[in-house]
Amino acid sequence: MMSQIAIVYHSGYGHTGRLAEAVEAGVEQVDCANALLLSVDEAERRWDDLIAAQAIIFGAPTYMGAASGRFKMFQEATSREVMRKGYLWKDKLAAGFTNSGARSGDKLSTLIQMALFAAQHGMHWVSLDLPPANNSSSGSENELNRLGFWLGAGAQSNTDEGPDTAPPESDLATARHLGKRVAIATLQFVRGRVDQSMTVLSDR
Ligand SMILES: Cc1cc2nc3c(=O)[nH]c(=O)nc-3n(C[C@H](O)[C@H](O)[C@H](O)COP(=O)(O)O)c2cc1C
Repeated sequence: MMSQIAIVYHSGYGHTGRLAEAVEAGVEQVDCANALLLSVDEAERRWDDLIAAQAIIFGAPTYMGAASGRFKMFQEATSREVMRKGYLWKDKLAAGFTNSGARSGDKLSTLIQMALFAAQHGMHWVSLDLPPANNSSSGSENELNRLGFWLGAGAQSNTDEGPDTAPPESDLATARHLGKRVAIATLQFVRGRVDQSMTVLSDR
């Protein structure tokens, strides 16, 4: 049984796009998982493909302490295209990643915004299961989850570097890890749903 995992992202200058490709590569590491990588422009022309996917991973740069305006436009379009048409993303899995110029850069705000968005759609949010790294005297910038996020994958791109060299490999590896984790969790959900014998015995 195959599962389809969409990755919907915005990237103004290409840095978050590198992360989106890394998430895609992580998904593709898992047998029976297909990745569908869509910029927000493409995603807004492919609502049916998003409705058919079992999971959607959201990605946006942090601009002014929140998801970029273009990504927010995509989020708002889902009110008309997904919610009002019948809560069509309910029970899909969801996760998120973001990237900014500063090491903090108020990225948590963007991940919280994405998790709330997923909750509004009745989706199941998948966290990042990596311990926070780079937080001891023996730590380094080369470690997975070097920026210490739990809610999703956070990356940092030096503002004087192009997407060919930023974000660094540790952040790309963290993004690959997230993609792989979501793919595994999605397969567990999809296969679990095959067993329809679960019965709610009581509402109390
Ligand atoms: C309008 C604007 C607002 C930004 N706001 C923030 C911010 O709040 N925090 C931060 O750390 N970096 C901020 N940055 C830097 C970007 O997050 C950073 O350059 C990022 O790598 C851009 O990703 P992209 O190439 O995918 O667009 C901002 C950049 C722009 C253009």
